[in-house]
Amino acid sequence: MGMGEIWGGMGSTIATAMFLYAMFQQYCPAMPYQFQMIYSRWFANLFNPCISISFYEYTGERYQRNQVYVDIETYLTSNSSQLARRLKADVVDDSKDLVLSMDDYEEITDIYQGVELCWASCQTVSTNQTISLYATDASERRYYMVSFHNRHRKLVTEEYLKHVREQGKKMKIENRQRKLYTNNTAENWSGHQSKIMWSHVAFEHPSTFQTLAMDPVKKKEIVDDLMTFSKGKGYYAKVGKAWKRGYLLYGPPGTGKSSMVAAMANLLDYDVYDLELTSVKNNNELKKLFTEVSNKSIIVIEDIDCSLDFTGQRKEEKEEDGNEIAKNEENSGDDSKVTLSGLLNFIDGLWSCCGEERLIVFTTNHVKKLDPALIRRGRMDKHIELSYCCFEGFKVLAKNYLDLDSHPLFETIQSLLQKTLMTPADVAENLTPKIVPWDVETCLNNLIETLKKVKEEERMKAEKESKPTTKEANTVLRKIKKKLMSIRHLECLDPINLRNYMQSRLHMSEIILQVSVPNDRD
Ligand SMILES: Nc1ncnc2c1ncn2[C@@H]1O[C@H](COP(=O)(O)OP(=O)(O)OP(=O)(O)O)[C@@H](O)[C@H]1O
Ligand SMILES: [Mg+2]
Repeated sequence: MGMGEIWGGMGSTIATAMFLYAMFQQYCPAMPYQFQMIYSRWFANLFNPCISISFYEYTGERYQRNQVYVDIETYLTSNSSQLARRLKADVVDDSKDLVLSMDDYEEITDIYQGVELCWASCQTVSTNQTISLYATDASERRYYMVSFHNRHRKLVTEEYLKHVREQGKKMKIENRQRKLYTNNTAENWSGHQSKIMWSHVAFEHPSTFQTLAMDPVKKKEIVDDLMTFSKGKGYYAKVGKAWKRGYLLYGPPGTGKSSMVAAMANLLDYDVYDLELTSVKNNNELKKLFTEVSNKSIIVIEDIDCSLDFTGQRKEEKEEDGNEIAKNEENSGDDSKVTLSGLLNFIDGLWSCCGEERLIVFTTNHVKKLDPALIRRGRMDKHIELSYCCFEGFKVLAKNYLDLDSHPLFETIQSLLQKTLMTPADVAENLTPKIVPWDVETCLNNLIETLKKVKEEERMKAEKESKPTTKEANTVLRKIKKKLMSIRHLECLDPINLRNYMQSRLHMSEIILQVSVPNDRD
């Protein structure tokens, strides 16, 4: 049937209906108002059985985007790039790729369970000239409108819209550009908006657990622990604990603590909040910062021992009196400082449960300096030591840097690594090619040479430390002379007895005795 015939048929149907409606009204003028309404709706439905629902970008007084609108936008973005003919491209804050979405006043048709749904991207433009404080111009209100046949009303309202939102949320997480945040000083906050409290850049650190050089058994244990945590929503709710976990990473500089934080974020697909405690003035500011941290994130405090006064001095104070820390903080009258109790409150106090699925990571080079209260289990649930490079770690680095699984020189490197302390950072640096073109032998030999040099330096250092200096030897000699003067019965001791006597009484080493005790009594 051609279009002309369809329009012709529809025209005669409309004319008949209008005629019937006019007759009906003429002969039944006294029909109650409700009946009139029902019949007029019936007539309207007969010719326009279409229902439409609108979803506005901003609703009421809210200055945040309507979440339903955002979900629909994400859902339509994936469909519209294939179906719409007019698209607009944008770099969206949260997305890692360029986002293509339907242009204004464009329409696409989505199909769900065989039902056609027509989506349109619309705008109302008000003629009122208003000045808006909100993120969007109040005179332009954007919205999406979905239209469908009345007979699918139930399917759409009960199933389809739910499906759209779920898919939109899922796509958003998949396309999300993860971020690395750092806290701003309070002077730069304005209106307590999270965007001002934390600045961010895109988080694109390449470190993963595959590229981390460490003992493979330990590595697997950490990965298992993290995966169990990320799937533990139900478990944490059941045991009545906030869904968070603390990690303490400690070890010498260059052993991979920061690299591990990045690997954790990449494994779990979390954002990273690098909290610089020295720019937080007091506990109140800290509270505000914590409450603005999003879920699925890692809060990391690097070099916690250098951050604030959480270290040895406090430890001693606490050891003398269990309540000392709280007392000191209360009495100091100085509310312009972040205190240990303030920090602990966010780690496992009442405030720790605002937000979920969060890791709190502390890194330090000096674990012994830290206050035990800060790192006890339950606060820092897992303590991970990152140490000098072992042979297994070297193999990971050889694979990363030289794409090498094995080589005859590996054996030499293995035996040298057993006797030498070298950080993964130093091993990595020695493996890095320095000239073009490069070859693996040169890189491995570089490492071997450096390892030998370090080993020799360590040997010389140890030797030097074991020998007393001239000054030390003279001091000891003076002490011995003084002691000898006071020993009355010295004459009756032969040299061997004298040596034993001095060893037991003076606790002096064999070397010193050799220096200071003559072979004969003269
Ligand atoms: N375990 C490791 N596995 C792989 N690479 C490592 C490892 N440790 C260090 N590196 C390399 O050395 C560099 C420095 O490492 P990283 O910053 O993670 O050390 P760190 O322990 O955090 O040091 P610091 O205590 O000084 O902060 C990294 O960029 C990485 O290339
Ligand atoms: Mg570091």
